[in-house]
Parts: sequence; C-alpha cells; structure tokens
Amino acid sequence: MTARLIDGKAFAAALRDRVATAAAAFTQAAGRQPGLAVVLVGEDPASSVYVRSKGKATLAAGMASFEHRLPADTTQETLVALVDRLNADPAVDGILVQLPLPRHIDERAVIARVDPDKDVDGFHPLNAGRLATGLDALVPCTPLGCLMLLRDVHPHLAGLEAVVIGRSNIVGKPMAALLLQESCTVTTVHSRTRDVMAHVRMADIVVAAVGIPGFVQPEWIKPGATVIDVGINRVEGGLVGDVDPRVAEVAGAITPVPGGVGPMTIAVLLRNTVVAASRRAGLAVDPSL
Ligand SMILES: Nc1nc2c(c(=O)[nH]1)N[C@@H](CN(C=O)c1ccc(C(=O)N[C@@H](CCC(=O)O)C(=O)O)cc1)CN2
Repeated sequence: MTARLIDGKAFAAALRDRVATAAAAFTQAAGRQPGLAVVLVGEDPASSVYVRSKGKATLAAGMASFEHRLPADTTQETLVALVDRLNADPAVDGILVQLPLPRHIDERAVIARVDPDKDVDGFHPLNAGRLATGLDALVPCTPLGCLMLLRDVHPHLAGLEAVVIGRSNIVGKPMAALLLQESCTVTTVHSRTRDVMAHVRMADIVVAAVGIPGFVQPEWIKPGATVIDVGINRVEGGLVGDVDPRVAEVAGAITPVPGGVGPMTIAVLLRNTVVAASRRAGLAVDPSL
C-alpha cells in the first residue's frame, strides 16, 4: 500500500481563506480589525522566519499585525512589562511570544503572564485546564491543526485507537486531550515507555511529536493507519520529520514534511486570533472556523 498524502499546505490555504472572511465580518461588526501581537526575543534564524511569516499571514488575512523584536539580552522584567502592555492594549486580541526563549528567561512565567483571553497559543495554564476539562479554550495551534487534518481523513474519530508519541506541553499533551475529547482511545508514549512499538502497532492514528528524525519505523505501523508527523528536524540536506519515509509504504494516510502539519500552525494561529477577538467583543464565533 502507498499512503494517501495529506496536503497540509492546501488545507491551511483553505482555512486562511475562511479566516479572512471571518476577519472581514468582525471588522464590519466591531469597527476595527482583529489584532495579533507577536514577540520575538533574540535572533534565532528559524524563529525569525516564523515570526516574519506570521506577520505576513496576519496582514494577508485582513488583520492588524504588531511585531515586537527584542534583543537576545532582554531581561525577564522588560519582556513581562511588554506582555503587560499588550494585555492592556484594546487593539490587541492575540498575544504570542515566540518559543524558544533565551535560556535566562523563565518561559513558564512569561506564558502565565499573558491574558488567557488573548493567549492565541493556548499555552496558558488556564487554557490547558479548560481544554483538559472540556471547556471552551484557546487551543495550541499545532495540535488543533493536526486534529483538523485528522477529521478530514476520519469524519468519525470516536472509538479509534490513537497513540501520541511525545508529551510536551505544546503538542503531545494538548493533542492527547483533543483526541480524548473526540472519544478516541488515547495512549501517550514517551521516553520512559517500555515498549513503544507494542503501543504504536495497535493504533489507527499515530501522532509523532518527539523531535527525533525518522524515529517511527514502518514495522511499528498497523497497515492502513493514519500517521501525522509533527517533527520539523533540520538535518544536512534539508527538513525531515519524526517518521521514517518508508512508513508511507504501510500507512493509509500520512502527512509529509515539509507541507503537512507545519503550514497548519500559522493558519490555526490566525483562526485563534479571530476566535479570541470575537469572544472579547461579545460576537458569535464563525462556525466555519
Ligand atoms: N509561541 C510559539 N512558538 C513556537 C510554535 C508555536 O506554535 N508557538 N511552534 C513552533 C514553530 N512554528 C511557529 O511558531 C512553526 C513551525 C513550522 C512551520 C511551518 O510552516 N513549517 C513548514 C516548513 C518551514 C521551513 O522550511 O522551515 C512545513 O513544515 O512545511 C510554521 C510555524 C516552535 N515555536
């Protein structure tokens, strides 16, 4: 079997179109555009590219973009003071602090400082708790993007066996919570799991988010399973995922790297910004989002 390739680029483009329509409706109703503030500390080349892409995509969707680039030696106090100003700014509906932050900054403290209603990354503990307990939450962009792709392949997710590889706060944990909310039977495997393959072998859905190039092997995969590769690993010769390319010979559907999950991250960020803006303005959230 050769797996169907899940085209994240096309899916993301369609989502960005729906976001632009919803942003225009918001602007009409609220008398202002939805606004997204992105903060970058330091000069990490990949982060710098992502921040530039976010700014361009925000403007292209008809939203206001506020970009803050701070030097690598910015103190925690200065960064927190900027977050406080953005929290208080009525033109800003969404705040995103690009990760990773320089090592001298306490990432958790900065994330916890963002107003949860403007937390379009969905990383604030209140949003993590809301997601875990099934309340309306702002949900982290990458896992929500994965879920949108999965829903396209499996209109009925309930009852499917899902294995999430990795337990980060940004991808693994929220991904498991989202799949549980869809009534999947969810297992999270991680670096201390005794027999990763035994778990993965049972799965109808595998989400790989470990950050190890080519980690998931073809013999681990149940024939016909859907495989979502969250890995973006820079190696000599380009970008590779967490899934060995030979997995495509066994899986039923698979996301490529690049062009799979990655483009969804920014499209969902725009979506979350319009959702946050609508909720803050007391307007209904466009159901197509
Ligand atoms: N505050 C946050 N920081 C980070 C997040 C996040 O969601 N919030 N995620 C990642 C980086 N990221 C967005 O910030 C991101 C990663 C990858 C892509 C993407 O489109 N990838 C392309 C390949 C692009 C390339 O060539 O490098 C793909 O996979 O096709 C977009 C956004 C860490 N930090």
